[in-house]
Amino acid sequence: MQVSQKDFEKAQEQLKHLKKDPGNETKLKLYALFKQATEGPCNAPKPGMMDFVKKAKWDAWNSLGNLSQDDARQKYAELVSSLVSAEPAVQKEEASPEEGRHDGYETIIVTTKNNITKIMFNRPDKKNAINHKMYREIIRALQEAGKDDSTIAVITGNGDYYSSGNDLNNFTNVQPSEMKKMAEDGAVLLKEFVGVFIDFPKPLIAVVNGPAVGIPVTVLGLCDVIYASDRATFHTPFSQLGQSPEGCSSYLFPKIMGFAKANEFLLFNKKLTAAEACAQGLVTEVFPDSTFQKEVWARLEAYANLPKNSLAVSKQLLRSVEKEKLYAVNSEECEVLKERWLSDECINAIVNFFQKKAKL
Ligand SMILES: CCCCCC/C=C/C(=O)SCCNC(=O)CCNC(=O)[C@H](O)C(C)(C)COP(=O)(O)OP(=O)(O)OC[C@H]1O[C@@H](n2cnc3c(N)ncnc32)[C@H](O)[C@@H]1OP(=O)(O)O
Repeated sequence: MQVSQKDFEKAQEQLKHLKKDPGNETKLKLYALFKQATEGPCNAPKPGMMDFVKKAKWDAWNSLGNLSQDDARQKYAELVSSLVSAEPAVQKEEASPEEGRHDGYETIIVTTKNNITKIMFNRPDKKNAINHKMYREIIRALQEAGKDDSTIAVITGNGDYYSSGNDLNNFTNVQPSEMKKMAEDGAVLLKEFVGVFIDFPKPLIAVVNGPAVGIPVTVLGLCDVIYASDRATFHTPFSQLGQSPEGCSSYLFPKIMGFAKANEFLLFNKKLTAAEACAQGLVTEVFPDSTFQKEVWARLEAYANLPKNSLAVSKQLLRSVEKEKLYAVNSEECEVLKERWLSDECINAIVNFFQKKAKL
């Protein structure tokens, strides 16, 4: 059944009013079908490898080969109509702002209640991947939590993931001439981010509600208590990303887990279950997911009623011996990563991630 130009234009209009983001893969499919329908087979020059977004779009269009414009128009209209029918029938009521919620954050939700400041990663559609804005918001939230009248601070994730770590888009849309600056700026931001964990003056509790990847795992060594749901997993895929450890994990994880286990984790990308992470000392306790939030928050509220200053000075005693060492390790890890981010090993790994995403 041929799709008229009018129906094709109607589909384009409907697309503009979609409420739910269809995701990168679908957007690439729509882009490719639109180009094929309006311009025919891909006739653009192939972008450079470094220009990940343009390359992914070119690949998507080029992969349609000689699909006719009429067929492309029809597939486009069918895809849009499937997205429209998948839209939520009624837009969910905006959740009423949580009691004690702090304004001025977009990628995290910060609340202070019952002497607890909770920092919740809030990019669930992206598995709480940490983009530059989120690094800066977490830094600010921790700096403020360190000075507010809470007794303890908690970090957790919204949705099914704790966090999938560094947002790999942080490396995209970078012109070749800007790569060195990207790496330098990234190292400065990372050093500040890890530094705020090193310096945090109150008990910092990680409530690991789901899978955790990369930097949210490595900074667990700088947290004081780590409670995990039994559906959480812990993964530091640094070598497969052509990168290297951060978060002071290159120093703390061998101390926590022993070299043999830390090497398997940090060098060879071994993913740990919550039970394994607990057995290796990275996690304090694991709870059944069905009762995780209830059990953990009951404990945290009890902890938050303890004498605030006693907790702060005791944490200081526990951490001060290593502080200078941690600053030095953080600096060294950031220096090494600056070089890693410019390496072919890392660039190829990031390109592969996005090319896998772009496969039609
Ligand atoms: C200032 C710089 C500081 C750098 C510090 C150094 C830090 C290092 C690290 O943290 S290394 C670890 C980096 N993280 C990853 O490599 C994980 C990448 N993501 C994945 O492998 C997968 O997404 C997954 C296994 C986490 C989840 O897979 P799945 O369940 O199949 O979900 P999707 O892949 O469909 O994810 C949904 C949606 O989210 C996007 N997304 C998820 N994680 C990331 C990420 N880390 N970076 C960018 N985007 C991510 C994914 O692309 C999907 O988006 P879409 O719906 O397609 O638009």
